Amino acid sequence: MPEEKVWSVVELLKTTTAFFIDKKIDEPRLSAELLLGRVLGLQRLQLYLDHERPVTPSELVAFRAACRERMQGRPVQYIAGEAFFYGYRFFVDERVLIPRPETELVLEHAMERLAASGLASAQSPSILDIGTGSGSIAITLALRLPGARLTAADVSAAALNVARCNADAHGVSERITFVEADALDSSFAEKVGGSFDLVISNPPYIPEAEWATLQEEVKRYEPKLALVAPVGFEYYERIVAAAPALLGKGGVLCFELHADGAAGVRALLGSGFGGIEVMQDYNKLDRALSCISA
Ligand SMILES: C[S@@+](CC[C@H](N)C(=O)[O-])C[C@H]1O[C@@H](n2cnc3c(N)ncnc32)[C@H](O)[C@@H]1O
Repeated sequence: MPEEKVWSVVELLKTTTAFFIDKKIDEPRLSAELLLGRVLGLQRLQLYLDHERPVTPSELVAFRAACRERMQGRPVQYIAGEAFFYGYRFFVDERVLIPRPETELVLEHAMERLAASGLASAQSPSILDIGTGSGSIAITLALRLPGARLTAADVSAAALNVARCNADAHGVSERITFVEADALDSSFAEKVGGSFDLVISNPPYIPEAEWATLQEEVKRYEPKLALVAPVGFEYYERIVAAAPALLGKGGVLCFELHADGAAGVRALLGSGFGGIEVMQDYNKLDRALSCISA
């Protein structure tokens, strides 16, 4: 019987990337790297440092199974069980939205506004993350702002379990309080407590009418609860209404926006807020809106 070829890491990455390109799989190179890294227990950088490493037959079997899942459309981050946000690794599965690169810009914008706010507590701020999902925003803020205390709220108990597990992995659990609470409910402010120096949220903002237009992978695998609001503005409306109870004077409110959302959110703010800023993403689309509580 002919012996099966022994693949090296670099050969397998090259061949699999070409195969994914041919099959029109999104993020072909990243998919190959994350899946092989997962199977070999190596970080992506280590794959390149150890590129001549032979892949054993049992590793090859596991890698091929992961590739088949990818071919069926399951997002690579769910197959690999990890996503990277602001350079940090987060465990993810179908209970949570996969953190997006645009959200890194929102987080950065929020940190800049907080630093510029002149709040005496800006070095050790209290922060509320509404709709925390995997915990990517809250945990990254805890890592970037070592003096910060955070509250991370989500209506999904399943998502909160993922967020807690990520907070443990990053060693920031003692500084984050996780709260199961519904941001659309009038008891929300009471449940999460206040007042905060920064309230940040990447809420569900895709109007139900747009759901059908989303990528098939997103619709099949990511939680609809994390993405869709019936009209699109419900979460902004409720969070802005609760803001007086959530934010101290001079506190910063920062939202991720739908690309068409800036004017609508601005209109909700009224006279209770000043210093409104809208920031665009890599594609020159409005992505973050921040303002200061008057
Ligand atoms: C767009 S995802 C954001 C996840 C994460 N913060 C991120 O940026 O990757 C929105 C999150 O809001 C949560 N959510 C949905 N409805 C909610 C509600 N009524 N109250 C609180 N959280 C809610 C979802 O479970 C989901 O985790």
